[in-house]
Amino acid sequence: MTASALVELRDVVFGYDERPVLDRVSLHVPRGKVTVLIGTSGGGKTTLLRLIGGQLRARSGQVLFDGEDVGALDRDGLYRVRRRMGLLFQFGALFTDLSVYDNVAFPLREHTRLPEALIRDIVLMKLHAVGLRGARDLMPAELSGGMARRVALARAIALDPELIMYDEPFSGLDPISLGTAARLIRQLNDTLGLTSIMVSHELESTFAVADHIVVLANGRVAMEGTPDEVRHSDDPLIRQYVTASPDGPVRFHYPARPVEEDYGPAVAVGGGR
Ligand SMILES: Nc1ncnc2c1ncn2[C@@H]1O[C@H](COP(=O)(O)OP(=O)(O)OP(=O)(O)O)[C@@H](O)[C@H]1O
Repeated sequence: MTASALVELRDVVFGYDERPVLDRVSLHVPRGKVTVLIGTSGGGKTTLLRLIGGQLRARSGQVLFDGEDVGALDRDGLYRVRRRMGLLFQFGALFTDLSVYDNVAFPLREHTRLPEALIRDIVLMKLHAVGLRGARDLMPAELSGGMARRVALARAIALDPELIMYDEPFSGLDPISLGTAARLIRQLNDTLGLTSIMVSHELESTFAVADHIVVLANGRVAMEGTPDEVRHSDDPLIRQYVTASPDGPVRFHYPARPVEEDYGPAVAVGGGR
């Protein structure tokens, strides 16, 4: 294990069925840094986060979190490791019937036996970190999309995780909120001493705040490097992705049976409807 890596994948193979989604994937997530995972849609980025979180287990290979093989842990071990991770899947997902305050307090009440006075201090501190201390009494329905994401973020950091994983934190945000959210992720990473992994299609905003980029394509790691290295790569596959070109080595089609098998031979010769 690289000393500076908090998470490391070694030759990980995973598929939901016989079709492999990840095919001998090896990568590392440097401690204290912001790592961005990019790649084609359906390329296995969310799957990879779920493997790190221990919700899925690799068919072969290892997923190491701080040196421990997540896939080999029993229930107690997994619980212990998960306590050290914050997961933010597609942001949002607040409890709609709880106030902002109670949403952030929820994991503290659920997982700790801290007295309410201390919970209050922690909740206000986390809300302050995302700029929403003043919004504590609002209900989720009263928040803008960007605010709701920040509350979800405050909730994700309530238990002081070491690793925080974001799955497409920017989807649906306007460009200004998007820039703010990206900077907030960076700022929290640095001020709270976190390690962050973010899956995103927003190359521009994420490249601006990332230290480390992993490009996933066709089930493999196509490249790991700094934003500059990825941006200036000569590799046709990386170039295709970075310039968002539809033609190149990245497959557009989800694997399918031949066209004529689905529509009959008429289509194959161009005569079908
Ligand atoms: N629960 C599941 N059961 C079966 N197949 C799944 C399941 N979840 C995902 N897949 C398939 O696994 C592949 C990888 O999905 P995943 O969500 O990890 O990709 P992704 O890179 O996060 O995609 P996107 O960028 O579009 O969100 C896809 O082909 C998807 O259809």
